Amino acid sequence: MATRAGFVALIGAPNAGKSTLLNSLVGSKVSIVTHKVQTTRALIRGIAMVDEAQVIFVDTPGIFKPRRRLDRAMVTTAWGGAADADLVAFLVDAKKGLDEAALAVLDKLAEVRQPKILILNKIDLVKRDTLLALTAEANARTPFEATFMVSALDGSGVEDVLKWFAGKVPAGPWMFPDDQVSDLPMRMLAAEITREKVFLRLHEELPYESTVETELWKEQKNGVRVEQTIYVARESQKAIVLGNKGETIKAISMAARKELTEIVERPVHLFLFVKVRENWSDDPERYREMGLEFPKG
Ligand SMILES: Nc1nc2c(ncn2[C@@H]2O[C@H](COP(=O)(O)OP(=O)(O)OP(=O)(O)O)[C@@H](O)[C@H]2O)c(=O)[nH]1
Repeated sequence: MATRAGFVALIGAPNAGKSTLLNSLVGSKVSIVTHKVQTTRALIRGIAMVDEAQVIFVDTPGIFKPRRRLDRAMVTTAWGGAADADLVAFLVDAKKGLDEAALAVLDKLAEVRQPKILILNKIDLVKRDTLLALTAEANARTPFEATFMVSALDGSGVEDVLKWFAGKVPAGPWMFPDDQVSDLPMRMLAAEITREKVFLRLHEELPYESTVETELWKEQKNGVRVEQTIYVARESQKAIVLGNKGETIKAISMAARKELTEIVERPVHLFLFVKVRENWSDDPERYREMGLEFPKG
């Protein structure tokens, strides 16, 4: 089978309907609960399987004042809707039209080299003439490869968008095994939660480069067993994360477990490990930087 797989960055002003559209695109089963932290690089929000194509939707990090090399890289990618993404979709609330915030994004989008599409959302609320005028106005500022009109709320037009993505993502192996796709949102979410707890406790002492990966997410009779690794850049940082007699990592673990338990509504058995991974932030391998796991073999 000729498989395809790729990343789609969804960009939109707040309230444009990003979450609603994502749910409609991927189905609620694989949509990740939004859990935004400033430390997010590119957060996978959901994966849609369309025949032989795997379409991975990512959220891009917010803009903040860049200090470190990695921060600068993040901001650079953020506006492009992640330079790493294969496709960029710009979502506009058709009812609101191109207000100041939308125009600002639109002008930045001109610099993005990946194929871009415009999605006008909430078409249930506006007239056709308005949609046509909006399409013309937006494309005059930044040419889009295609323009779609959807109602994320009632689902109309959404399938066409998904099919377009599926046809456009590059040929290549799937990034995630088919049978892991449904677990993946929880793995990612769990990693985000732990990463947040690490930063809440240690943001003064720990450089930005640490990351968290969920190695195991296993449903058991008495709850969920979760194993995660916190990666740091140096031995000295490992000591900081562990803390005196392990008290720091214990506190991180307790806080993360509590939050995760509330979300999954059953007992969570969380096991945290700390490992040193030198120079990982210089590693050009983009998937690792995004906290993605690769299927082995
Ligand atoms: N009428 C109508 N309302 C919609 C549609 N899509 C989304 N909405 C509504 O618009 C509001 C914002 O939708 P969200 O999906 O939360 O928007 P968002 O872009 O994810 O917002 P942020 O999380 O703040 O970025 C919600 O009240 C949705 O119900 C649509 O197609 N039609």
